[in-house]
Amino acid sequence: MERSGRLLLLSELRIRNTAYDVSLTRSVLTWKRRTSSPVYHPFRPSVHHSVSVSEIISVREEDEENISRRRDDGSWKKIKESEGKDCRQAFTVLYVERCRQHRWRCAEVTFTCPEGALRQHWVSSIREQLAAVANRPKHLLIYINPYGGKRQGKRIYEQKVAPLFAAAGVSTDVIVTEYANHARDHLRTEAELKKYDGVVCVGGDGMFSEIIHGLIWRTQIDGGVDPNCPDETLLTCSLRIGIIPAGSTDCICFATVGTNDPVTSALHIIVGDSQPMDVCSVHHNNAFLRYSVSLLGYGFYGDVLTDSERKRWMGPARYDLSGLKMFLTHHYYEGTVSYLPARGIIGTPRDAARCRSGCAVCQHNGQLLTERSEKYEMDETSDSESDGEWRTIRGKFLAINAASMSCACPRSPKGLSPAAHLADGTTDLILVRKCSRFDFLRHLLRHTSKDDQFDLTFVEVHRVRRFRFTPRHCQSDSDLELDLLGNASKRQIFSQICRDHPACGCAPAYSCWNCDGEILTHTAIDVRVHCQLIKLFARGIEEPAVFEDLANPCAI
Ligand SMILES: Nc1ncnc2c1ncn2[C@@H]1O[C@H](COP(=O)(O)OP(=O)(O)OP(=O)(O)O)[C@@H](O)[C@H]1O
Ligand SMILES: CCCCCCCCCCCCC/C=C/[C@@H](O)[C@H](CO)NC(=O)CCCCC
Ligand SMILES: [Ca+2]
Repeated sequence: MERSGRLLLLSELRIRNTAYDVSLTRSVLTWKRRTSSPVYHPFRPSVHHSVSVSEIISVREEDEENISRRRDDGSWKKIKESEGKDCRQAFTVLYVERCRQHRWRCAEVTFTCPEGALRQHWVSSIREQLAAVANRPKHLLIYINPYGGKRQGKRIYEQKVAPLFAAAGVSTDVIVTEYANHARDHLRTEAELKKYDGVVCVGGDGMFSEIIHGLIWRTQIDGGVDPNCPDETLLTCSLRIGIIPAGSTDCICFATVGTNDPVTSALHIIVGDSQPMDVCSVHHNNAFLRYSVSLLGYGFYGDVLTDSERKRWMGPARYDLSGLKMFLTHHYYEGTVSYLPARGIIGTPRDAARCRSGCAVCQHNGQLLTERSEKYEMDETSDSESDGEWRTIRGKFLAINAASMSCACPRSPKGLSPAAHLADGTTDLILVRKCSRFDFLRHLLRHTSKDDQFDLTFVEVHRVRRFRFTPRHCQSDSDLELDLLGNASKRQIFSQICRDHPACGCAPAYSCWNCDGEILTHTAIDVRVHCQLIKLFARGIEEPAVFEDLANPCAI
C-alpha cells in the first residue's frame, strides 16, 4: 500500500516572481522558497509552508477572467493584463489558515506554471487527493433564522458562507424559516434526509435546538424507537449538524469550535470535521418535554430567561439587563434534587484539564458507556439505573444548573462548568444554595475570572448520568414536615397569587427551567444523559500550537 508520505509531485513553480520547490504527497502540500545563498536571514519572511491536504478547501485553474489581487482592505480588484502576467497560466490553492483565538480563515496561494500539461497535472493531482479525503459533505440542507440575534442570519450566510461553500463545490438547499419551529417540523416530517450529508443551522442556540429536536425525533421514529419513553436507548443521528453562529449567546458553537465566527464554522463544515455530543432528554411524569445539550437551569438562569423573553426586541443585550435584574431580585427556591453519580468513568468537575480536540476522556467514557449499554441490552433484567445509587439533596437554592458541556461563551469564556466534557455521557449538576447577595455575586464573577466558581461553601457540583428535581410545592404531603404542613399549603396558594401581583414583594415558590434558552412548561423533571447521541461539524477546541502566533501572519 502507498504510504501517505510518498512524493506524488515535485516541481519548481513561481509565486509572485519568486521560485519555489512545490511538492505534493497524499497528506501534505509544501512550498519552499529556493534560496541561492545558504546564508541564514533571520528577518526574512517565512520561506517554508505546509498545508495538510485535509485542510485544502479547493484548487482552481486561473484564467484571465479571474485573475485578481487583494487590496489592503481585504477586498479584491481585477488587475491589468500586464500586471497579471505572472498569474496567467497559474493555479490557485485555497486552504485553511489558523488565526488568533481559534479563528480560521480561507487563505490562497497562486502558483505560476506556464507549461499547460504540468499545470493540469498539478490541478488534477490535488483534486484527486481532495476526493480521497473521507467525510467531506457534498450536499447540505441549510436552515436560516432571519430573526435570531441581531437579525443578521441571512446577510451572514449570503456574504460570508455561501461563497465558501461554492468555492469548495458543496451544493446546498436553503430554507429561510418563516416561523418558530419551521425547521424542526420540516426535519420531522418533510425533509428528504437521504439526499444530504449534513444539516446546517444559521442562528443561535434556539435554532440549533430546533434542528436537534427535528433530527433526533425523526431518527427514533424511522428506527422504531419510542422517543417518549425516558428509559429507551435512543438511536444516534447519522447526519452531522453545522452551526453558523448568528444568535445571541451561541454557546454551542463557542464551546465546540472555540469562537463565534461564521467563516471558521463554514470551514469546519467544508473540511468535514466531526465532533460527537451528549444530549439530555427531559421528561415530566414519563412524558417527553425537550432535549438539552448545554444548560438546564432552574432559579437564576430560568428567571433570567423568563424576564429576557419580554425584551427580545433588545437583541443580545436583553440577557445583561435581565441578569442584573434577577441578581438584584435574589430569589431562592426550595426543592429536592436526586441524582445518579457517574461511576466508573474518568474525570471530575473539579479537574484542571479541559475537554479539547480529540479528548481522551470523551473517547474513554464514550467507549465504556457503549459497552455497558450493549451489556444491558443483552441482560433483560437490568435497567439504566442499575449502575449506581440515587442520592438525594433537599434545600433552598438560588440556582440549580446542569451543564452537559462547559457552556463557554463570550460572556464567560471558561463557561458554567469549565471541566465539563462534550461527549463523556455525563452532565455537571451545580447546586448554588441560598446565600447572601454578596456571596452570589462572588460566585457569578468567578465565571469571568481564573478563580474557581465551585470553591465556595454554598456551591456543590456533581458529575451525574441522570437527575430528578421536584420543587417543594410539588412534593407529596408525606414529604413535607408535619409541623409545616399548614404553612406550606398557605404559602403555596399565596405564592400563586403573588406571581400575578409582584408588587406585594413576596418571593415566588417556584422558578422555571431554562432548557438551552427555551422555557420548560414543567418544574418537576427527570433528566437522562444520552452519550454521543448527535455529531457536529466541529472538532472541539484545539490546543494552540507552540509558536503558532510567531509562525502565522494572520495571528499577529
Ligand atoms: N422565522 C422565524 N420567526 C420567528 N422565530 C423564529 C423563526 N425561525 C426560528 N425562530 C425561533 O427564534 C428563536 C431564537 O432564535 P436563535 O436561537 O436563532 O437566536 P437567539 O435566541 O437570539 O440566540 P441564542 O439562542 O444564541 O440566545 C428560536 O427559538 C427559534 O425557534
Ligand atoms: C455580575 C456579573 C455576572 C457575570 C456572570 C456571567 C455568567 C455567565 C454564564 C453564562 C452561561 C451561559 C449558559 C448558556 C445558556 C444557553 O443555553 C442559553 C441559550 O442561548 N442562553 C441563556 O440562557 C442566556 C443566559 C445569559 C446569562 C447571563
Ligand atoms: Ca457531557
